[in-house]
Amino acid sequence: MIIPKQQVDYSLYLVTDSSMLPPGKTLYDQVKAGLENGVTLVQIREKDTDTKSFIEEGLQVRELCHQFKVPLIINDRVDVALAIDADGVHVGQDDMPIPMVRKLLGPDKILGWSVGLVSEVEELANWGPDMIDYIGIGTLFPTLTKKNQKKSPMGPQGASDILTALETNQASWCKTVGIGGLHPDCIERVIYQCNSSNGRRSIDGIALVSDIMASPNASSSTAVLRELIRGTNFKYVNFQLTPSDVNASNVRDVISQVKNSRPLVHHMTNKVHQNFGANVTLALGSSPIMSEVESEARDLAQIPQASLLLNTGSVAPAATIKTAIRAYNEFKRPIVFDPVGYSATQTRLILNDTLLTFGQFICIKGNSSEILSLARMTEGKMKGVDAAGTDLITKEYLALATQTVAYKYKTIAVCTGETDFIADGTFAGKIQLSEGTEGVTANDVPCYTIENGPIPIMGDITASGCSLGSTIACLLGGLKEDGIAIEAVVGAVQLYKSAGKLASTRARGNGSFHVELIDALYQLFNENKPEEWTAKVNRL
Ligand SMILES: Nc1ncnc2c1ncn2[C@@H]1O[C@H](COP(=O)(O)OP(=O)(O)OP(=O)(O)O)[C@@H](O)[C@H]1O
Ligand SMILES: Cc1ncsc1CCO
Ligand SMILES: [Mg+2]
Repeated sequence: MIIPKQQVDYSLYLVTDSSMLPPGKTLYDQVKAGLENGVTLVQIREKDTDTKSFIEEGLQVRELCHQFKVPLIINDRVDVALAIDADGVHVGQDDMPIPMVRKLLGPDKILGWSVGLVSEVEELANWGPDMIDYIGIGTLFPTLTKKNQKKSPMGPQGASDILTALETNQASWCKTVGIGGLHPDCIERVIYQCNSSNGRRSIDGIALVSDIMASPNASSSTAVLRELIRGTNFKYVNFQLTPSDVNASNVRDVISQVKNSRPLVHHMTNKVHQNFGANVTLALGSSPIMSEVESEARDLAQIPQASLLLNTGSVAPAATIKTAIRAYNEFKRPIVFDPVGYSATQTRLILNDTLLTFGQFICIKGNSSEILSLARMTEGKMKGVDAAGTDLITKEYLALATQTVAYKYKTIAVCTGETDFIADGTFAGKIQLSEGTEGVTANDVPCYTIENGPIPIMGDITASGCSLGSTIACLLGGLKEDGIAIEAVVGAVQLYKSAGKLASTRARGNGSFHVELIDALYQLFNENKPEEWTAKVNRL
């Protein structure tokens, strides 16, 4: 062992694959460039190499790694690891059984295991601390490196379930790295979103293959990766995620910012909502564009005050939506996600979960049924797109569901109904390996309610929730660099509820309510006197 195994740094774990080397580069070259630029652990994973060459290569790479005091792990081949006195072995679920590997390796070598299921965590916990040293949690995202993928990618939420299982099974000794489809565009989000539900741990490192092995310039590629992992702040929007005690003067300022900047609110939304949402956006001093054209999403995302409302009510092709998510995340513009009818059908569940895995949303808004199912706090699935059967659920329970969604997706979650709930789980964008949220749990996430008494007609017009999404997207889109996200979201929900109350006193039925709601939004927005709004904000 080059260093005692308790001291291993798992933060940047390079796994080799000589089938993807760029022209003129050897496996040795790429590993060397990686080590020189911050790789902390190396695994040789050669599926198609004969034993003799594997051993020759292994000896050379071992020598190289040890110059950098970095341990060398061998994939699968316990015999090769023993023959070259490598520092450890990594095995998958279909390889040699773990107790046998440990017996062959002895107590001091590193033993790693690929894990994708909670039941596998239970198994390793039962073995106790002398068996497994670390697990590779995956597959996180789709990847070309892994052939015959049996399981679908688990995403950050699946990885969080594994981290939670390590805590609940008292296997805290076991280190973790995330693996599968990890690239510079998602590494910060993975570190940000993956943690155990008790807040005590996050992944200890990132394992990857192609960004170093296939890179024509592995030195600079590794340096980029190193910077991302060392980062302390995930800046996915170019305004602030600072916590705030929202008050009327903050909200007035948010609205002034919208008035001054006239944000472009890009709607990818359902057909029922399109015309209504466009008019709500105009009432709020913003410009709507309804577009599901894949090829223009990148252009729109680059407009300075653009925001994206992504509403999955009528289901646009996943590829189109993903292109838009990637662009808005890249250009640090806000995305409001409205997973309409989240679990009503298998199609919606899969699409919404795929998108939640794929991108980082500043706000996730849903009705009570949607939020309860996102939080996995309900039995069964939704009947349609409207909230149903949640009348008997207590406010405490809805608040916790909203906090759970906020915490799980590291977002600002909004749950609508007679009382609206808003929870801020953004943690100011903080990212760090290993430490999780430093013991902060969903329960502790700041939560606000917005109340204005019952306005039954508001829930009985179609797309009223969708247009709250438009309202949130307008206010977020208008924020300047020093603007604060939670103030825009709370302000939007308070404005919308106040306008709903005003409209309900003027409307004669649900037809005129639509019109009155747009007028009331227009009036309250232009007056900009949040201290006089009838909906009240409470911090729980
Ligand atoms: N009983 C109620 N009292 C007060 N406000 C309500 C009531 N029901 C709904 N609302 C308000 O109406 C808006 C829509 O909420 P709802 O929960 O119906 O969303 P939704 O089901 O997503 O709507 P849709 O899918 O039709 O767009 C929210 O702004 C919410 O605050
Ligand atoms: C009625 C309806 N169906 C799909 S989306 C939508 C609008 C309200 O969510
Ligand atoms: Mg509704």
